[in-house]
Amino acid sequence: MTSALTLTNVSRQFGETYAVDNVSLSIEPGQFVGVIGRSGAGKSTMLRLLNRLIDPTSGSISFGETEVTALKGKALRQWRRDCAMIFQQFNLVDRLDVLTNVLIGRLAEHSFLSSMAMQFTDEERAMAIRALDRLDLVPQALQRAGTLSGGQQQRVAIAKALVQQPRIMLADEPIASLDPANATLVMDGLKTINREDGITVLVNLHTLDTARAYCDRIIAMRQGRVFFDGTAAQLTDDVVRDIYGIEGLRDFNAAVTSTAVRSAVPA
Ligand SMILES: Nc1ncnc2c1ncn2[C@@H]1O[C@H](COP(=O)(O)OP(=O)(O)OP(=O)(O)O)[C@@H](O)[C@H]1O
Repeated sequence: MTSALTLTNVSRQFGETYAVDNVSLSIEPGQFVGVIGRSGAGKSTMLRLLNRLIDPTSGSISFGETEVTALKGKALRQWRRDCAMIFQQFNLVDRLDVLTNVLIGRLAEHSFLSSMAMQFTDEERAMAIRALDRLDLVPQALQRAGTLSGGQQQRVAIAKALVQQPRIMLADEPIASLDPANATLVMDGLKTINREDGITVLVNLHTLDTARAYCDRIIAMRQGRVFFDGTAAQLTDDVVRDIYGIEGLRDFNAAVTSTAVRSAVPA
């Protein structure tokens, strides 16, 4: 089933601050969407609203016929499985091996007792190995996660998200702490999954070059609002200046110089 993810007049306030301010947009299945904007623009809050880590103050989020904002209990847990989340800090258990970390992505499917015992089926192990293989990590399967490079750990996090069999993958600044070579591998991994599995990807990015190279659609946020929504080609220098402001553009250029992913996406 193909369903669009739709936000209608979604706002989220923290005290006096509108972190997300009256956002309406629709994301078609299979899109690779980059969310950009200055620090504090509301990018993380928007992603967290989508998988219901936090609730909107007002407005509605739907996925096809499902009213996401109304989900409770089992249906909410199912939504969180449909909507996998990847964080900048990887969120792995350092002392456990890579394979077990990936299998943790299956725990939501288990009863309380079998999840406590970390009992996985052969089929789940095969699924985890396949996910690692897609991210070129089979040789590291039995290595402790904490001994891997940052880029490898982020690819393990993607494999862990993949075994959840999600329909949407949300990535909150997944490459912000990686060097350019590792950032490229992580973005390539997300792009492959998007293309081959048709999983919708929404990724918050600090580097404009990366957004331009990988995303079908770029959404720029400014002070909680959608300031720009279009293709990389439509994102002109003037629009970029307006998104980041003169002061922000200076910071932004410094960040680009130190961490940009410059390679183009393979055809
Ligand atoms: N839990 C919270 N409590 C209070 N204020 C918050 C909370 N989360 C976010 N905010 C505020 O909401 C605004 C948007 O924050 P958000 O983290 O979504 O921005 P961002 O664009 O992701 O920034 P960054 O790129 O620095 O991660 C900021 O002003 C922030 O201080």
